Amino acid sequence: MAKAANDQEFVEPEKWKEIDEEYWIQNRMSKTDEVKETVEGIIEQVRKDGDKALRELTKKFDKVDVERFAVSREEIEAAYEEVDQEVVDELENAAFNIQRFHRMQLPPDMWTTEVEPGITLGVKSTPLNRVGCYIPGGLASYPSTALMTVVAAKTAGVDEVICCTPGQINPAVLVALDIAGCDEIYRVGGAQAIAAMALGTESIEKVQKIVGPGNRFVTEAKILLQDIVGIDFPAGPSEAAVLADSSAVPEFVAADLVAQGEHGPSSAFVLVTDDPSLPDKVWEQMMIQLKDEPRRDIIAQSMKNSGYIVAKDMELAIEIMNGVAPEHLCIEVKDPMDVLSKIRNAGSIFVGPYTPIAAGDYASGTNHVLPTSGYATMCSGLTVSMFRKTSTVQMLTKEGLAALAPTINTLAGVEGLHAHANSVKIRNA
Ligand SMILES: NC(=O)c1ccc[n+]([C@@H]2O[C@H](COP(=O)([O-])OP(=O)(O)OC[C@H]3O[C@@H](n4cnc5c(N)ncnc54)[C@H](O)[C@@H]3O)[C@@H](O)[C@H]2O)c1
Ligand SMILES: N[C@H](CO)Cc1c[nH]c[nH+]1
Ligand SMILES: [Zn+2]
Repeated sequence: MAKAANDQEFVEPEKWKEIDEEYWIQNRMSKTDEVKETVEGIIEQVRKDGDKALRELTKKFDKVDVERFAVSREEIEAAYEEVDQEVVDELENAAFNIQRFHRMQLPPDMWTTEVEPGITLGVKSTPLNRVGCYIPGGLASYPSTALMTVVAAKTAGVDEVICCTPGQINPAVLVALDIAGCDEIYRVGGAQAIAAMALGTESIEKVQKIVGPGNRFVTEAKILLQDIVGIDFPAGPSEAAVLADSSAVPEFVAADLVAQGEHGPSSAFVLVTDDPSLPDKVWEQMMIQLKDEPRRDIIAQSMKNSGYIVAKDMELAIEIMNGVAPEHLCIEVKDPMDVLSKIRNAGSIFVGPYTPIAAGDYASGTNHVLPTSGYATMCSGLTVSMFRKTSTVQMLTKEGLAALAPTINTLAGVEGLHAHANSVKIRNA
């Protein structure tokens, strides 16, 4: 047994296991009725008692007495005093990069085109008015998530962006929210924060849409409340997957897997490879790296949800990875562009040995709020378009309407909707 950086004895976790796609999917999709029941109870409490419920639940789960949920300007100014200038500078750099990439995604406010004489069609794009961002804060604090959610929303043009985050808010989170341009900040977390933003309370005015990641309680609350509020997608416990062949560097593979494992005990990671010797090499590296990891106990817990899959060739490995549909996918193979072209399901893709997941987590400018638990089969990560909605636009001349009249008349007749047909006839087109 070796000594760890924090001087506590390092006990090697149980060796990682060979799993299959089915194991991964079952493990990631598994939900307990207990979480659902707890969250249903929290939502009802907030619906009934508003701020009073938020106070009680915050005391119960976060062990904090909150008198006023809204964070004041003075508290934000005080947070700047507590945060190193280097941190402020790097938060600004990260915000710049996120804004740069998200600006590229902005659609025009409107486009129109004459598809045939007298028939002009188009799309008008409008930002939402009021959006709520959830910034997790249980087992770690996330200034980077404050940037990811708020910069994306503000770049999209949302007028009012509010944020909820639990407990004693880390000053770096307050600074990040301020740099990002957040309009209102509330100290409340968990399912109760989601319920407050969806239903509204005395202190928190309700929003049109809630975005942002969180633990199982937060994610369940978003799912349960989506009949009354828009949500982005389920963004739960972090996941990493690496698709590697014999050219991969085991140290790098191990580092990316272990990094996402440190988010929380429900995180998970998987290596899919066509090289049967790689899992042992990666395990060896993980054990070396774990010795110096302050959060290695959490990583050891994540390890229980994790494993490796050996496929007979790269084509099968790719197919398996598409079934895994991970939040983050690293491609570490000889011909990464060929593999990239065959990937259908992944939240964010990191191509080549010098593209660690941490680059997307913090700095490159892509958004780190991503679908987990297999939702990458049907959802995208956070984009500017999620903060906007579109209206289609059409403009016809008399001649344009005349060209469409036979189609309208016939189809209205088939449906027995005479008044529809009449609205064309009356125009003498
Ligand atoms: N997918 C993504 O894009 C993404 C990005 C960043 C972080 N994450 C994930 O977000 C998660 C953050 O989780 P966290 O726990 O650190 O913070 P969190 O803010 O999501 O959850 C903390 C809150 O959970 C509630 N809670 C805790 N135990 C509870 C219980 N027994 N019953 C009811 N409510 C309870 C409390 O109200 C607490 O305020 C991690 O799993 C991390 O991997 C995901
Ligand atoms: N990897 C997380 C998304 O699953 C995002 C994050 C924030 N800080 C570090 N990482
Ligand atoms: Zn991360």
